[in-house]
Amino acid sequence: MKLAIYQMDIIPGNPEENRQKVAKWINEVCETDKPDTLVLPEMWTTAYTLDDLHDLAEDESEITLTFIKELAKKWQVNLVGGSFATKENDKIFNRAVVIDRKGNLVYQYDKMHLVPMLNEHLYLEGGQSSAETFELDGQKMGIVICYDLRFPELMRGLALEGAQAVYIVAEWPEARSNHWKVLQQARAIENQMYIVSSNRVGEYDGVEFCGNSMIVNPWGDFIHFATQDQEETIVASLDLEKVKEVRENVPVFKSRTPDFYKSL
Ligand SMILES: NC(=O)CCC(=O)C(=O)O
Repeated sequence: MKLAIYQMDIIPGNPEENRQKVAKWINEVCETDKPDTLVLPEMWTTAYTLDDLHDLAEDESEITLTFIKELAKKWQVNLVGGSFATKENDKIFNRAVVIDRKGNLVYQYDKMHLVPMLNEHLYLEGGQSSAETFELDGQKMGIVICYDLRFPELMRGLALEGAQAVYIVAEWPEARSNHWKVLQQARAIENQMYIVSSNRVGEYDGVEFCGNSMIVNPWGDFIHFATQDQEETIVASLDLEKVKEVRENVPVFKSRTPDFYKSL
């Protein structure tokens, strides 16, 4: 599976301009690199303009979802469509979406863990159901959003359901960039799967974001690692056979003793 990851700088509070940026990127990358799957970052239509989300968040089937579905259909490409603020029954969710090559929504996920350091909980509603796996081109995968990376239980659940790769869409600040790197490597090693992330660059409201979008393989090697401060595209292929190989070499899943673990 050939991926293209967009490490994007997001224009605060301007969904229309961000959509145009994303359309330009998708058109260019699909024309030159012909990827199977595209990956966008967290909250890419608005950035963390939390005070304005009541006006900027979209109803469920509104412009952005329709827009990216059309682009996926046009280029016959899968789209791990990052996340954007979505309104449902007057509540706002940080919602990630996954679209297939035909433009169908195959999966959506509302961020479960809201970030106290960014006051997300004052503006957003946390998702009420765990992340599940989905299939793209017949391969099982998962997606989580930014702060979710800190919760190993969530990703272990995806691995146990058969995910071979998990996407992380993010706006991760520079102040904690070492956690961003080490936690992704840990999640890849402990679950013996690919971790693929798209983080934003740039700054908003005094917060600098750390880029470093990456692909970590199931052995924990950083096979792609983007810059910290530049918009960038990572184009790379995942060798999913590697998941099987690593799980055979170090059979962690066979050695588990879940009957003795505390369920917290
Ligand atoms: N957007 C986020 O979820 C940021 C998470 C973060 O800052 C952290 O976990 O640290």
